[in-house]
Amino acid sequence: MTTYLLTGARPLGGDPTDVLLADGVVAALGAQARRAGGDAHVVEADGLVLLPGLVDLHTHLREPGREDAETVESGTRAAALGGFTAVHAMANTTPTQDTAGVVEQVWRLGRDAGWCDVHPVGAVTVGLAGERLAELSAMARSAAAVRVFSDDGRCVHDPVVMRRALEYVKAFDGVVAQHAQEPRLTEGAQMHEGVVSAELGLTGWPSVAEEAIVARDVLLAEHVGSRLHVLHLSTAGSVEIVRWAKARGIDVTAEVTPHHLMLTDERARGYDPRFKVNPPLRTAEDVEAVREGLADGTIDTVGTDHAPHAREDKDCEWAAAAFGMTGLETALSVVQAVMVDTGRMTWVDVARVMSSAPARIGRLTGQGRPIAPGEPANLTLVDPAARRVVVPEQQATASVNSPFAGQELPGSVVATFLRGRATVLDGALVEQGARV
Ligand SMILES: NC(=O)N[C@@H](CC(=O)O)C(=O)O
Ligand SMILES: [Zn+2]
Ligand SMILES: [Zn+2]
Repeated sequence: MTTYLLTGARPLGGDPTDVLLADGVVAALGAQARRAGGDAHVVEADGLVLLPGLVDLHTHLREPGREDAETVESGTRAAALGGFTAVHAMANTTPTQDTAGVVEQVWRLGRDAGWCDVHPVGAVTVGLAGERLAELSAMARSAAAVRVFSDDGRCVHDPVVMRRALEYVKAFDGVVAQHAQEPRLTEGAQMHEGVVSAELGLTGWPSVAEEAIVARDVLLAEHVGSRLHVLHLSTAGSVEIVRWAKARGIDVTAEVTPHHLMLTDERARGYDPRFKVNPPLRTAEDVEAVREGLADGTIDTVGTDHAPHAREDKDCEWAAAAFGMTGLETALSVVQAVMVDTGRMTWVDVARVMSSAPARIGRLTGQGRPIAPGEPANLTLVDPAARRVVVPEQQATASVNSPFAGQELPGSVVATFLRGRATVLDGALVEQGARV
Protein backbone atom coordinates (compact mmCIF):
# COMPACT_ATOMS: atom_id res chain seq x y z
CA MET A 1 0.00 0.00 0.00
CA THR A 2 1.34 3.42 -0.98
CA THR A 3 2.33 5.70 1.87
CA TYR A 4 1.52 9.39 1.44
CA LEU A 5 3.25 12.43 2.89
CA LEU A 6 1.02 15.49 2.81
CA THR A 7 3.35 18.46 3.14
CA GLY A 8 2.25 21.76 4.64
CA ALA A 9 -1.39 20.75 5.11
CA ARG A 10 -3.54 22.63 7.60
CA PRO A 11 -5.48 20.10 9.73
CA LEU A 12 -8.94 21.60 10.41
CA GLY A 13 -7.64 24.90 9.01
CA GLY A 14 -4.98 25.22 11.73
CA ASP A 15 -1.21 25.65 11.43
CA PRO A 16 0.58 23.94 8.52
CA THR A 17 2.20 20.60 9.23
CA ASP A 18 3.24 17.41 7.47
CA VAL A 19 1.00 14.37 7.74
CA LEU A 20 2.10 10.81 6.99
CA LEU A 21 -0.46 8.20 5.96
CA ALA A 22 0.72 4.60 6.18
CA ASP A 23 -0.95 1.21 6.66
CA GLY A 24 -4.38 2.78 6.53
CA VAL A 25 -3.84 5.16 9.42
CA VAL A 26 -2.47 8.59 10.19
CA ALA A 27 1.04 7.38 11.04
CA ALA A 28 2.71 10.62 12.16
CA LEU A 29 2.45 14.40 12.17
CA GLY A 30 5.03 17.20 11.92
CA ALA A 31 8.78 16.58 11.97
CA GLN A 32 8.23 12.92 12.75
CA ALA A 33 6.11 12.52 9.61
CA ARG A 34 8.85 14.09 7.47
CA ARG A 35 11.53 11.85 9.03
CA ALA A 36 9.52 8.67 8.61
CA GLY A 37 8.15 9.57 5.18
CA GLY A 38 11.38 9.25 3.18
CA ASP A 39 9.99 7.09 0.39
CA ALA A 40 6.39 8.19 0.63
CA HIS A 41 4.42 9.63 -2.29
CA VAL A 42 4.51 13.38 -1.64
CA VAL A 43 1.31 15.39 -1.95
CA GLU A 44 2.08 19.12 -1.93
CA ALA A 45 -0.56 20.52 0.38
CA ASP A 46 0.66 24.05 1.11
CA GLY A 47 -2.32 26.17 2.04
CA LEU A 48 -4.72 23.25 1.75
CA VAL A 49 -7.14 22.41 4.52
CA LEU A 50 -7.16 18.82 5.78
CA LEU A 51 -10.50 17.57 7.06
CA PRO A 52 -11.70 14.21 8.32
CA GLY A 53 -13.39 12.41 5.42
CA LEU A 54 -16.90 13.74 4.97
CA VAL A 55 -19.85 11.58 6.01
CA ASP A 56 -23.27 11.98 4.42
CA LEU A 57 -26.32 10.77 6.32
CA HIS A 58 -28.57 11.43 3.34
CA THR A 59 -27.68 10.16 -0.15
CA HIS A 60 -29.97 8.64 -2.78
CA LEU A 61 -27.94 6.14 -4.82
CA ARG A 62 -31.03 4.83 -6.71
CA GLU A 63 -29.73 1.28 -7.04
CA PRO A 64 -31.57 -1.08 -7.17
CA GLY A 65 -34.32 0.15 -9.45
CA ARG A 66 -33.35 3.46 -11.07
CA GLU A 67 -29.90 2.74 -12.47
CA ASP A 68 -30.71 5.19 -15.26
CA ALA A 69 -30.52 8.02 -12.69
CA GLU A 70 -27.61 6.72 -10.57
CA THR A 71 -25.84 3.53 -9.56
CA VAL A 72 -23.86 2.72 -6.46
CA GLU A 73 -20.77 2.99 -8.69
CA SER A 74 -21.57 6.41 -10.19
CA GLY A 75 -22.95 7.83 -6.94
CA THR A 76 -19.94 6.78 -4.87
CA ARG A 77 -17.57 8.19 -7.49
CA ALA A 78 -19.42 11.47 -7.03
CA ALA A 79 -19.13 11.08 -3.28
CA ALA A 80 -15.34 10.57 -3.39
CA LEU A 81 -14.94 13.62 -5.63
CA GLY A 82 -17.03 15.58 -3.15
CA GLY A 83 -14.66 14.61 -0.31
CA PHE A 84 -16.86 11.90 1.23
CA THR A 85 -15.50 8.69 2.73
CA ALA A 86 -18.90 7.39 3.85
CA VAL A 87 -22.47 7.82 2.67
CA HIS A 88 -25.79 6.53 3.93
CA ALA A 89 -27.86 5.24 1.01
CA MET A 90 -31.54 6.06 1.42
CA ALA A 91 -34.12 3.29 1.40
CA ASN A 92 -36.47 4.55 -1.35
CA THR A 93 -35.11 2.15 -3.95
CA THR A 94 -37.01 -0.46 -6.00
CA PRO A 95 -37.24 -2.93 -4.37
CA THR A 96 -37.30 -0.92 -1.16
CA GLN A 97 -34.42 -1.39 1.26
CA ASP A 98 -36.77 -2.94 3.78
CA THR A 99 -35.21 -6.39 4.23
CA ALA A 100 -31.83 -7.72 5.32
CA GLY A 101 -31.40 -9.11 1.79
CA VAL A 102 -31.74 -5.79 0.01
CA VAL A 103 -29.60 -3.78 2.46
CA GLU A 104 -26.87 -6.42 2.22
CA GLN A 105 -27.00 -6.20 -1.57
CA VAL A 106 -26.47 -2.41 -1.50
CA TRP A 107 -23.78 -2.71 1.14
CA ARG A 108 -21.92 -5.25 -1.03
CA LEU A 109 -22.22 -3.10 -4.15
CA GLY A 110 -20.65 -0.25 -2.16
CA ARG A 111 -17.83 -2.41 -0.86
CA ASP A 112 -17.06 -3.79 -4.32
CA ALA A 113 -17.08 -0.30 -5.89
CA GLY A 114 -14.57 0.80 -3.25
CA TRP A 115 -14.96 4.57 -3.60
CA CYS A 116 -16.35 5.18 -0.12
CA ASP A 117 -18.13 3.26 2.62
CA VAL A 118 -21.80 2.72 1.80
CA HIS A 119 -24.13 2.32 4.76
CA PRO A 120 -27.63 1.43 3.63
CA VAL A 121 -30.48 3.11 5.48
CA GLY A 122 -33.25 0.66 6.38
CA ALA A 123 -36.87 1.49 5.63
CA VAL A 124 -39.03 2.05 8.71
CA THR A 125 -42.09 0.47 7.13
CA VAL A 126 -42.62 -2.25 4.53
CA GLY A 127 -42.46 -0.70 1.06
CA LEU A 128 -42.41 2.78 2.67
CA ALA A 129 -46.17 2.37 2.91
CA GLY A 130 -46.32 3.71 6.46
CA GLU A 131 -48.32 0.78 7.81
CA ARG A 132 -46.30 -2.19 9.03
CA LEU A 133 -42.82 -1.95 10.53
CA ALA A 134 -40.12 -3.46 8.32
CA GLU A 135 -37.72 -6.11 9.71
CA LEU A 136 -35.65 -3.48 11.53
CA SER A 137 -33.83 -5.92 13.76
CA ALA A 138 -32.86 -8.25 10.88
CA MET A 139 -31.43 -5.26 9.01
CA ALA A 140 -29.55 -4.15 12.13
CA ARG A 141 -28.06 -7.63 12.57
CA SER A 142 -27.22 -8.09 8.87
CA ALA A 143 -23.77 -7.61 7.36
CA ALA A 144 -24.88 -4.05 6.57
CA ALA A 145 -25.30 -3.38 10.33
CA VAL A 146 -28.02 -0.79 9.74
CA ARG A 147 -28.40 1.87 12.43
CA VAL A 148 -30.30 4.57 10.53
CA PHE A 149 -33.92 3.90 9.58
CA SER A 150 -35.99 6.14 7.35
CA ASP A 151 -38.94 6.16 4.98
CA ASP A 152 -37.38 9.26 3.38
CA GLY A 153 -39.35 10.51 0.43
CA ARG A 154 -42.36 9.78 2.62
CA CYS A 155 -43.20 10.79 6.15
CA VAL A 156 -43.86 8.16 8.82
CA HIS A 157 -47.19 9.81 9.32
CA ASP A 158 -49.12 7.48 11.63
CA PRO A 159 -48.11 8.47 15.19
CA VAL A 160 -48.57 4.91 16.43
CA VAL A 161 -46.20 3.53 13.78
CA MET A 162 -43.69 6.30 14.55
CA ARG A 163 -43.89 5.56 18.26
CA ARG A 164 -43.31 1.83 17.69
CA ALA A 165 -40.35 2.51 15.40
CA LEU A 166 -38.75 4.82 17.98
CA GLU A 167 -39.23 2.18 20.68
CA TYR A 168 -37.99 -0.68 18.52
CA VAL A 169 -34.69 0.87 17.38
CA LYS A 170 -33.58 1.40 20.98
CA ALA A 171 -32.73 -2.33 21.15
CA PHE A 172 -29.81 -1.83 18.76
CA ASP A 173 -29.02 1.85 19.35
CA GLY A 174 -30.64 2.85 16.06
CA VAL A 175 -32.13 6.15 15.08
CA VAL A 176 -35.28 7.04 13.16
CA ALA A 177 -34.59 9.72 10.53
CA GLN A 178 -37.85 11.44 9.73
CA HIS A 179 -38.91 13.15 6.51
CA ALA A 180 -41.17 15.65 8.27
CA GLN A 181 -44.10 16.33 5.98
CA GLU A 182 -47.74 16.25 7.01
CA PRO A 183 -49.26 14.64 3.91
CA ARG A 184 -52.74 16.13 4.21
CA LEU A 185 -51.34 19.66 4.33
CA THR A 186 -49.20 19.13 1.23
CA GLU A 187 -51.56 17.40 -1.18
CA GLY A 188 -50.72 18.55 -4.70
CA ALA A 189 -48.14 21.00 -3.36
CA GLN A 190 -45.55 22.26 -5.83
CA MET A 191 -43.45 24.77 -3.92
CA HIS A 192 -43.27 26.76 -0.66
CA GLU A 193 -46.57 28.41 0.24
CA GLY A 194 -46.06 32.16 0.31
CA VAL A 195 -45.90 35.30 -1.78
CA VAL A 196 -44.09 33.65 -4.68
CA SER A 197 -46.43 30.63 -4.93
CA ALA A 198 -49.41 33.00 -4.90
CA GLU A 199 -47.91 35.05 -7.73
CA LEU A 200 -46.99 31.99 -9.79
CA GLY A 201 -50.30 30.26 -9.19
CA LEU A 202 -48.65 27.08 -7.90
CA THR A 203 -50.14 25.09 -5.03
CA GLY A 204 -48.24 25.95 -1.88
CA TRP A 205 -46.62 23.79 0.76
CA PRO A 206 -46.94 25.54 4.08
CA SER A 207 -44.13 25.63 6.64
CA VAL A 208 -46.54 24.26 9.21
CA ALA A 209 -46.71 20.96 7.28
CA GLU A 210 -43.09 20.39 8.32
CA GLU A 211 -43.24 22.01 11.74
CA ALA A 212 -46.28 20.04 12.90
CA ILE A 213 -44.43 16.74 12.36
CA VAL A 214 -41.16 18.00 13.89
CA ALA A 215 -43.08 19.11 17.01
CA ARG A 216 -44.98 15.84 17.26
CA ASP A 217 -41.87 13.72 16.78
CA VAL A 218 -39.67 15.47 19.35
CA LEU A 219 -42.48 14.90 21.86
CA LEU A 220 -42.75 11.24 20.84
CA ALA A 221 -38.96 10.83 21.13
CA GLU A 222 -39.11 12.31 24.61
CA HIS A 223 -42.03 10.10 25.59
CA VAL A 224 -40.34 6.85 24.61
CA GLY A 225 -36.77 7.98 25.41
CA SER A 226 -35.41 7.31 21.95
CA ARG A 227 -33.23 9.00 19.34
CA LEU A 228 -34.78 11.07 16.57
CA HIS A 229 -33.03 12.65 13.57
CA VAL A 230 -34.93 15.26 11.56
CA LEU A 231 -33.99 15.21 7.88
CA HIS A 232 -33.66 18.30 5.66
CA LEU A 233 -35.07 20.82 8.08
CA SER A 234 -36.06 23.89 6.12
CA THR A 235 -38.10 26.43 8.09
CA ALA A 236 -37.38 28.98 10.80
CA GLY A 237 -40.14 27.40 12.88
CA SER A 238 -38.51 23.95 12.70
CA VAL A 239 -35.24 25.44 13.95
CA GLU A 240 -37.09 26.97 16.90
CA ILE A 241 -38.78 23.68 17.77
CA VAL A 242 -35.50 21.74 17.66
CA ARG A 243 -33.82 24.43 19.77
CA TRP A 244 -36.60 24.11 22.33
CA ALA A 245 -36.40 20.30 22.29
CA LYS A 246 -32.64 20.28 22.83
CA ALA A 247 -32.93 22.74 25.72
CA ARG A 248 -35.43 20.32 27.23
CA GLY A 249 -32.93 17.46 26.95
CA ILE A 250 -34.71 15.55 24.18
CA ASP A 251 -32.36 13.30 22.17
CA VAL A 252 -32.98 14.93 18.79
CA THR A 253 -30.53 15.80 16.00
CA ALA A 254 -31.28 17.79 12.87
CA GLU A 255 -29.97 18.16 9.34
CA VAL A 256 -29.98 20.94 6.78
CA THR A 257 -29.11 20.55 3.10
CA PRO A 258 -26.69 22.74 1.15
CA HIS A 259 -29.53 23.94 -1.10
CA HIS A 260 -31.67 25.07 1.83
CA LEU A 261 -28.63 26.98 3.13
CA MET A 262 -28.19 28.88 -0.13
CA LEU A 263 -31.34 29.09 -2.26
CA THR A 264 -34.80 30.63 -1.80
CA ASP A 265 -38.25 30.13 -3.35
CA GLU A 266 -37.49 33.09 -5.64
CA ARG A 267 -35.77 30.48 -7.84
CA ALA A 268 -39.15 29.01 -8.75
CA ARG A 269 -39.98 32.13 -10.78
CA GLY A 270 -38.35 30.72 -13.90
CA TYR A 271 -40.36 27.47 -13.56
CA ASP A 272 -37.04 25.62 -13.94
CA PRO A 273 -37.64 22.12 -12.45
CA ARG A 274 -34.04 21.94 -11.23
CA PHE A 275 -35.27 24.05 -8.33
CA LYS A 276 -38.16 21.73 -7.50
CA VAL A 277 -37.31 19.86 -4.33
CA ASN A 278 -38.84 18.31 -1.24
CA PRO A 279 -39.01 20.08 1.17
CA PRO A 280 -39.31 23.14 -1.06
CA LEU A 281 -36.88 26.04 -1.14
CA ARG A 282 -38.17 28.52 1.44
CA THR A 283 -37.90 32.27 2.07
CA ALA A 284 -34.83 34.40 2.81
CA GLU A 285 -35.91 34.50 6.49
CA ASP A 286 -35.93 30.71 6.62
CA VAL A 287 -32.50 30.56 4.96
CA GLU A 288 -31.16 32.96 7.57
CA ALA A 289 -32.69 30.85 10.36
CA VAL A 290 -31.14 27.57 9.15
CA ARG A 291 -27.75 29.26 8.78
CA GLU A 292 -28.00 30.57 12.32
CA GLY A 293 -29.20 27.17 13.57
CA LEU A 294 -26.25 25.43 11.93
CA ALA A 295 -23.77 27.94 13.34
CA ASP A 296 -25.13 27.74 16.90
CA GLY A 297 -25.34 23.93 16.97
CA THR A 298 -29.14 23.61 16.92
CA ILE A 299 -28.72 21.89 13.56
CA ASP A 300 -26.15 19.12 13.88
CA THR A 301 -25.36 18.10 10.33
CA VAL A 302 -25.29 19.09 6.70
CA GLY A 303 -26.76 16.23 4.66
CA THR A 304 -26.64 16.46 0.89
CA ASP A 305 -30.02 14.84 0.08
CA HIS A 306 -28.28 14.05 -3.23
CA ALA A 307 -31.36 13.15 -5.30
CA PRO A 308 -30.40 12.35 -8.89
CA HIS A 309 -33.21 12.07 -11.43
CA ALA A 310 -33.22 10.83 -15.01
CA ARG A 311 -33.59 13.51 -17.68
CA GLU A 312 -37.15 12.54 -18.56
CA ASP A 313 -38.20 13.10 -14.95
CA LYS A 314 -36.75 16.63 -14.87
CA ASP A 315 -36.91 17.87 -18.47
CA CYS A 316 -40.62 18.59 -18.32
CA GLU A 317 -42.97 21.25 -17.02
CA TRP A 318 -42.70 22.16 -13.34
CA ALA A 319 -45.85 20.36 -12.19
CA ALA A 320 -44.84 17.06 -13.80
CA ALA A 321 -41.19 17.11 -12.72
CA ALA A 322 -39.76 14.96 -9.92
CA PHE A 323 -38.66 16.51 -6.62
CA GLY A 324 -34.93 16.54 -5.91
CA MET A 325 -31.48 17.86 -6.81
CA THR A 326 -27.97 16.42 -6.93
CA GLY A 327 -25.50 17.58 -4.30
CA LEU A 328 -22.55 15.31 -3.50
CA GLU A 329 -20.06 17.17 -5.67
CA THR A 330 -21.05 20.68 -4.54
CA ALA A 331 -21.95 20.27 -0.84
CA LEU A 332 -18.62 21.28 0.66
CA SER A 333 -18.30 24.28 -1.68
CA VAL A 334 -21.76 25.54 -0.75
CA VAL A 335 -20.99 25.22 2.95
CA GLN A 336 -17.71 27.05 2.41
CA ALA A 337 -19.46 29.85 0.50
CA VAL A 338 -22.33 30.32 2.90
CA MET A 339 -20.79 29.54 6.28
CA VAL A 340 -16.97 29.72 6.14
CA ASP A 341 -16.24 32.55 3.71
CA THR A 342 -18.84 34.66 5.54
CA GLY A 343 -17.09 34.09 8.87
CA ARG A 344 -20.04 32.27 10.44
CA MET A 345 -18.19 28.96 10.89
CA THR A 346 -14.62 27.70 11.03
CA TRP A 347 -13.20 24.57 9.37
CA VAL A 348 -13.39 22.96 12.82
CA ASP A 349 -17.14 23.53 12.66
CA VAL A 350 -17.29 22.16 9.11
CA ALA A 351 -15.53 18.98 10.29
CA ARG A 352 -18.18 18.68 12.99
CA VAL A 353 -21.29 19.18 10.84
CA MET A 354 -20.06 17.24 7.80
CA SER A 355 -18.04 14.47 9.43
CA SER A 356 -17.95 13.80 13.17
CA ALA A 357 -21.61 14.55 13.94
CA PRO A 358 -23.05 12.47 11.09
CA ALA A 359 -20.63 9.64 11.95
CA ARG A 360 -21.78 9.73 15.56
CA ILE A 361 -25.47 9.78 14.62
CA GLY A 362 -24.95 6.84 12.25
CA ARG A 363 -22.86 5.06 14.92
CA LEU A 364 -19.95 4.66 12.53
CA THR A 365 -16.62 3.80 14.05
CA GLY A 366 -13.53 4.85 12.16
CA GLN A 367 -15.20 7.83 10.44
CA GLY A 368 -15.32 11.42 11.64
CA ARG A 369 -12.30 10.85 13.87
CA PRO A 370 -9.69 13.41 14.96
CA ILE A 371 -6.65 13.81 12.70
CA ALA A 372 -4.17 12.16 15.04
CA PRO A 373 -1.60 9.33 14.99
CA GLY A 374 -3.21 5.90 15.00
CA GLU A 375 -6.56 7.10 13.68
CA PRO A 376 -7.93 5.61 10.43
CA ALA A 377 -6.76 7.72 7.47
CA ASN A 378 -10.20 8.79 6.23
CA LEU A 379 -9.37 12.29 5.09
CA THR A 380 -10.15 14.95 2.55
CA LEU A 381 -7.82 17.68 1.36
CA VAL A 382 -9.47 20.90 0.25
CA ASP A 383 -8.21 23.94 -1.62
CA PRO A 384 -10.30 26.78 -0.20
CA ALA A 385 -8.75 29.33 -2.59
CA ALA A 386 -9.89 27.52 -5.73
CA ARG A 387 -12.98 28.66 -7.63
CA ARG A 388 -14.87 26.64 -10.20
CA VAL A 389 -18.00 26.83 -12.29
CA VAL A 390 -20.39 23.92 -11.80
CA VAL A 391 -20.88 21.91 -15.01
CA PRO A 392 -23.24 19.00 -14.27
CA GLU A 393 -22.32 17.16 -17.48
CA GLN A 394 -18.74 16.96 -16.21
CA GLN A 395 -19.66 15.54 -12.81
CA ALA A 396 -19.38 11.86 -11.89
CA THR A 397 -23.02 11.58 -10.89
CA ALA A 398 -25.10 10.05 -13.68
CA SER A 399 -27.68 12.84 -13.43
CA VAL A 400 -27.50 16.52 -14.33
CA ASN A 401 -30.16 18.04 -12.06
CA SER A 402 -27.84 20.35 -10.13
CA PRO A 403 -29.37 23.63 -8.95
CA PHE A 404 -25.88 25.16 -9.07
CA ALA A 405 -25.25 24.57 -12.78
CA GLY A 406 -23.36 27.50 -14.27
CA GLN A 407 -22.71 29.01 -10.85
CA GLU A 408 -19.20 29.76 -9.61
CA LEU A 409 -18.47 28.21 -6.20
CA PRO A 410 -15.41 28.44 -3.96
CA GLY A 411 -13.22 25.55 -2.89
CA SER A 412 -12.34 22.23 -4.45
CA VAL A 413 -11.50 18.76 -3.21
CA VAL A 414 -7.90 18.00 -4.14
CA ALA A 415 -7.62 14.54 -2.58
CA THR A 416 -9.71 12.02 -0.67
CA PHE A 417 -8.25 9.09 1.29
CA LEU A 418 -10.22 6.03 2.34
CA ARG A 419 -8.32 4.14 5.06
CA GLY A 420 -5.08 5.49 3.67
CA ARG A 421 -5.84 4.67 0.03
CA ALA A 422 -6.30 7.61 -2.35
CA THR A 423 -9.69 7.59 -4.08
CA VAL A 424 -9.08 11.11 -5.43
CA LEU A 425 -5.74 12.76 -6.22
CA ASP A 426 -5.17 16.10 -7.99
CA GLY A 427 -8.94 16.50 -8.06
CA ALA A 428 -9.45 13.36 -10.18
CA LEU A 429 -10.59 9.83 -9.35
CA VAL A 430 -7.89 7.21 -8.88
CA GLU A 431 -9.24 4.24 -10.84
CA GLN A 432 -9.28 0.80 -9.21
CA GLY A 433 -6.53 -0.56 -11.43
CA ALA A 434 -4.21 2.32 -10.55
CA ARG A 435 -4.67 1.89 -6.84
CA VAL A 436 -1.79 0.47 -4.86
N1 LIG B 1 -35.55 15.49 -1.74
C1 LIG B 1 -36.30 15.25 -2.79
O1 LIG B 1 -36.87 16.18 -3.36
N2 LIG B 1 -36.42 14.02 -3.29
C2 LIG B 1 -35.92 12.80 -2.71
C3 LIG B 1 -36.77 12.29 -1.61
C4 LIG B 1 -36.62 13.06 -0.32
O2 LIG B 1 -35.51 13.34 0.13
O3 LIG B 1 -37.62 13.35 0.33
C5 LIG B 1 -35.83 11.75 -3.82
O4 LIG B 1 -35.69 10.57 -3.50
O5 LIG B 1 -35.85 12.13 -5.00
ZN1 LIG C 1 -36.98 13.61 2.29
ZN1 LIG D 1 -33.87 12.42 0.61
